[in-house]
Amino acid sequence: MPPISLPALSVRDVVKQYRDGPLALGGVSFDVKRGEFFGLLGPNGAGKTTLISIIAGLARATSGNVEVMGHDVVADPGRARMNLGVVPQELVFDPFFTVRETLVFTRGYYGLGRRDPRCGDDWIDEVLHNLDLTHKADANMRALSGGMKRRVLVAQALVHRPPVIILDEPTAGVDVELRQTLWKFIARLNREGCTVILTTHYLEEAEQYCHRVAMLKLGKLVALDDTRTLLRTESSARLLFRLAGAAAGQGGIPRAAAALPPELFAHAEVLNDGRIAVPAPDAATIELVLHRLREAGLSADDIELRHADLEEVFLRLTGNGGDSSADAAQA
Ligand SMILES: Nc1ncnc2c1ncn2[C@@H]1O[C@H](COP(=O)(O)OP(=O)(O)OP(=O)(O)O)[C@@H](O)[C@H]1O
Repeated sequence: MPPISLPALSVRDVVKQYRDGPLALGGVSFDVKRGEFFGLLGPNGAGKTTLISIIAGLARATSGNVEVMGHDVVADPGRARMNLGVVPQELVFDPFFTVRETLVFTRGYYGLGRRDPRCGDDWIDEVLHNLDLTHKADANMRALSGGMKRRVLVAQALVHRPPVIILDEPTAGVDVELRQTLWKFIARLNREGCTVILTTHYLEEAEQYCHRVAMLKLGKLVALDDTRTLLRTESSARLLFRLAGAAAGQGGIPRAAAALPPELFAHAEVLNDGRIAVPAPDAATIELVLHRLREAGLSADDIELRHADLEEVFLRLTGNGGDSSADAAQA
């Protein structure tokens, strides 16, 4: 029999009811495959941090199970923790240690010595180098800038060389240089087999890096799919075109409106560049639009089929137009 490949992370029917608080997770289930780059997205209050805390063993689920590399986070917390590195949102550190001391101390927390092949001094040096921290190795934590402290937080999560990494909004408020350094390193670790789970309010980062994306809303999964599939959800595609010749400009728009099926034009939009965008859920609709325009004596230029970006899909699925995550995504 072929060996059964357990998922890197298994979340099964997880419910979290805070005492005197909301139902933060209302029965969430999904698996993250080994080696995946997985996005966990959702507007503020969706339950992402609650779920990460449960995965990290920092909070208890009211019911349900979580396993990291096959180890139950409640029944076998030591092994589960050993297989997991979490980069938290908040900067917490001991101001009296240097950067290197901080990392050595964290390594000790996992019961690992200097010569452990997974995370000896060589690995600490490699992590420092890849996060551009080598020149700060002997600096005191309290003397570091916010961006440098964030790098140390990432280094701490990697110090025991875990096969699964969770990054909880790692780039919130950090500069472009750190983002690039961080993504280069994380992408490399992922190429080398590390499973990466990312929450971010920068949806273009999720779009660029995540193989699959789960979207949470009010403690429920509202989407779980390949990023490409989500982006190519047929109903989200739009046909963009410009009216050519005499019909170009505002005067042509009523003529296009008269030519096109009313249910399509009801969802049409005139873009800043003057092009008209209409929903294009399938090839037949595209043909119909072009055919009707021709019939009305109109010709179309600058034709483009545009699929939604992750931000549009996110807003459609989470229905959270005023949410700050969407604001951040637009920034
Ligand atoms: N310790 C707590 N006690 C009571 N309620 C809590 C606690 N922590 C979170 N909540 C509530 O649980 C819900 C989910 O919150 P959570 O922080 O997990 O969401 P989130 O998706 O991480 O949001 P954000 O993007 O703002 O970080 C929210 O309604 C929140 O107010």
